[in-house]
Amino acid sequence: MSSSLRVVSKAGTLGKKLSFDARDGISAGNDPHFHERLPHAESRIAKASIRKPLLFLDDSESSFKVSTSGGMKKTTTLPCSSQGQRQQHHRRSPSLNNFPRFENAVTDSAALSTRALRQSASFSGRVFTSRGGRLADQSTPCSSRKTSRNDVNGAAWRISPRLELEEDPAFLQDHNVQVLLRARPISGIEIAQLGHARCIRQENAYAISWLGQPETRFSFDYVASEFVTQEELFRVAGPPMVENCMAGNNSCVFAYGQTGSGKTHTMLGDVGDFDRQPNENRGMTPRVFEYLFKKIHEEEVAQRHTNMKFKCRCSFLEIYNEQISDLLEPSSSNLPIREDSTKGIYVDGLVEVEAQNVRNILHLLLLGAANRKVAATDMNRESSRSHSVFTCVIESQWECDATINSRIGRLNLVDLAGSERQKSSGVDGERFREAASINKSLSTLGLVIMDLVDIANGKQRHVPYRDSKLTFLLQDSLGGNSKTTIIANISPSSCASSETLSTLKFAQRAKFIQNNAVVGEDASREAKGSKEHIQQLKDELARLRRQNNSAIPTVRLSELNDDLSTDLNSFEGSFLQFGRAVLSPIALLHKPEMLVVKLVSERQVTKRLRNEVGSYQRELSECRMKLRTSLDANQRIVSELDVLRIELESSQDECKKLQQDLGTMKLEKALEVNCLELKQAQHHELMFELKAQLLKSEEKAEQEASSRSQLEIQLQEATQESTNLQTELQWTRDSLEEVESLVERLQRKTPALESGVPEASYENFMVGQLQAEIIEMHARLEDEHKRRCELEVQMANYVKYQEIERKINRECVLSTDDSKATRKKTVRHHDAILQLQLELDTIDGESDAIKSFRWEEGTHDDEAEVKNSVTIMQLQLKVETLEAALLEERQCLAEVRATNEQLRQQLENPQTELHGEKARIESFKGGHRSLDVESKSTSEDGKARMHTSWSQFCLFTKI
Ligand SMILES: Nc1ncnc2c1ncn2[C@@H]1O[C@H](COP(=O)(O)OP(=O)(O)OP(=O)(O)O)[C@@H](O)[C@H]1O
Repeated sequence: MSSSLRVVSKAGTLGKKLSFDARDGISAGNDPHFHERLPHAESRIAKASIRKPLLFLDDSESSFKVSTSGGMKKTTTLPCSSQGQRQQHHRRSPSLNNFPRFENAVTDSAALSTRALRQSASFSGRVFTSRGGRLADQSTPCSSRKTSRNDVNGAAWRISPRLELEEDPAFLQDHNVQVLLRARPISGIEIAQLGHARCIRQENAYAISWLGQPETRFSFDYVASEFVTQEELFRVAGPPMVENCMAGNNSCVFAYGQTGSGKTHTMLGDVGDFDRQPNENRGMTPRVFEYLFKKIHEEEVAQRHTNMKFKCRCSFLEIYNEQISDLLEPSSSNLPIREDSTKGIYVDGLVEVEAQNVRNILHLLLLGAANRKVAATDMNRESSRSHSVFTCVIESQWECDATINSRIGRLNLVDLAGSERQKSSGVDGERFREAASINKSLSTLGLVIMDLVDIANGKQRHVPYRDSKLTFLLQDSLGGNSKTTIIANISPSSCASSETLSTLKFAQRAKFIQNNAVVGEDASREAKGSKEHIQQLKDELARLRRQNNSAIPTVRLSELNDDLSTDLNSFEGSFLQFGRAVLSPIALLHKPEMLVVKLVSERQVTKRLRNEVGSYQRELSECRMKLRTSLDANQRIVSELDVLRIELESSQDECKKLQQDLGTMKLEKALEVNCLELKQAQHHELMFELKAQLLKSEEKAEQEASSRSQLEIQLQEATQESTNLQTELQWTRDSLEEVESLVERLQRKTPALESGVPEASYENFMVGQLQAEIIEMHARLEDEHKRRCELEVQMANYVKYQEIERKINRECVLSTDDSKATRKKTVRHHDAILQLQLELDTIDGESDAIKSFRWEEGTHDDEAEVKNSVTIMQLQLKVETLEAALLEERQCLAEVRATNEQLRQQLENPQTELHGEKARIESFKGGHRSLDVESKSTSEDGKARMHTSWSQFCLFTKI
């Protein structure tokens, strides 16, 4: 007689059905060589949960024994016949249980060992595999190496030389949330930024250290390095989820991580052309469904007698900006979430498509993925901007005892949008709003997880599921009737150090959630069936007791009956699922004595062991509780401290930046102000100097003007004098005419006397002489008069030039050096004018002399005449000299004007600069004012921070 036993490991379900009976021992249903390889499987089966109770198997040949007892945890040490070693009882930590746990073939073991070695070596950058029992350093990249079977066998034995089969019914309750960490390879962009610098170091298959300040170690159920393939990851996380759903539970796998960390790669991957050749890089979702449909087929074949049938209904939705839309029906949008006592939480109006095979599912996946919102950010060229949830409802029906039974399990595969810092992901506008919405829903997810951890620690908490659509929809998966696997994706590059730390913390917190999975089976029907079955067993026992009343003492039998009833009651749930055939009432009926004896002996052993295990379990659970409480408390404190530290660091960074910015701004502004002030001072000085010079030159010009006016007056006087002289000359002429007429008369009256009066002829001669001289003098005086007129015109021009010069001087601001030259020229000019004045004075003096000359009536003064003519000649000469001097002065003036023009041009530049600087000061002041306004409008916190940073800055700069 044979039956089947499903051996389930914690994370890698063996899924192996072991056919057995009391004679043949244990063998694998589908694997004829399983029995002979069983001892070697020690290295592969790390830990398994046997969900079927009351199985007592013996394999004397291989000394292999699996014993379980109903509802109780039990670890049994098994000998390793091939190695001749006794294996010890060993209870691993929960995280260790997930590693290594691969099955089915020695090659699996080899692959596993190779991976284990790779992982343990990955952080040191070298790859080790075993050669002839020794670890050999390999310089070639591990991913490209093919490890031979012989190479790895030795390593496999050394790494996991124990076989443990541990019955652990509490496992599913304790570990309904499994957290896996996956690091992707460093991307090209990251290499371009910071090379191969890493922010994490993998310690082993379940622990990783973050290499920041302070270095922090995190442990998870499994840590997948970048060398772990899609297939290997699936084998760890996929099968338990699928089998859990097929058994009527809900399962949820979700990928979490910063944008570009590999969530979509993990969940969907590269499906490729599935019809031709499944792609190696296809992700969790395609593989889950391949496995699901394979298992469905196997189950339907195995349960043909119960007419078992499975149905899969699929839907695919996305949550974008807190709105749900159907990825299989893109026209629908903003679908509402509803809650129903029978249906649970569901999305109203979501299309559900029945899938018959993997191809159908892939078609739906690709259709939905094409409708998903993606956009390019700095971190990822094809960043998913929404959370996507692919749901498959697996419904199974079978007939048993003329009753139709059914189970419903729900499998959720969630690809979350990337958690990101808006700053680092380079998003703006629409992208910024998306990022804010993504971050809000992810932070709500974080809060929900925190509260669930608190609840798991016995605290009262209100879980804010409804704060975001994501958490509302995943309510059952996170806190209720579900087994959940969280795959936290990270980048190992130092570029993403802070994002990686936040993902590690999130994942660490999530590890402390506990769910309460409930099989989605028709409970009333099961309860009814169980009761009937138990009643049958009780009746059977009563009948047996009656039959054997004579052989066994009544008291003993009643004890046995009671014990058996208790046992049966305690194992009723498990019986319904797996063990009916094993302890069927028919078997009891056919061999009652043997069964009773066996039961009695086994009961004693069981009781003893149960007591032992019970006490151990109590101790263990107490210890676990204490440990968990303290770990949780520690974790919370550490998390809070980390959050606070990060906040502190970021605010310190901000403060420093602000200080630096402020300092730089202040310095720049101070420098600018100093420059401006300096320039202003220079300009003021220059202006002042120029003004002083201008005032001086004005004064001098005034003095010159007054002296010129004096000169003019003197000239006028001289002109007056010359007029007088002319009058006198006229008078002299008149006198001469009179004399001439007198002489004529004398000549006419006394021709006879001519010979006797020699004085008269002399007089005549003299008169003639005088007349000629007078005519000449007259001509000279006229010339002099002309020259005076010209001189006056020149003087008027000179005055005009002076006016112009004064004007120019008023308008222009002269530079110091140039103004000195101008001053020199002005002095020269002044000197020249003075000289002119002197010369004019001299002319005046001479005019006076001329003025004082008078012809006395009837007298002829030769000497005076000579003197006059000399004076007139001298005057003429001086006038000529004056003309030359005036010409020179004109040239000087022209030069001065040119210099002034240059100076004005030179002055215009600094004035424009000055205006520019003033404008800059004004804008700078405006900037200050706007800064003030900004700082006033910031939050109180911001104000306080700004105030602190300012005071720190003040302290720092000692202002
Ligand atoms: N384990 C891996 N091995 C190789 N390449 C990977 C791995 N994980 C991710 N990648 C690559 O990194 C890039 C970004 O990955 P992916 O798009 O999956 O990130 P994401 O987390 O989904 O980002 P987002 O949240 O922005 O959508 C892709 O080109 C992907 O092929």
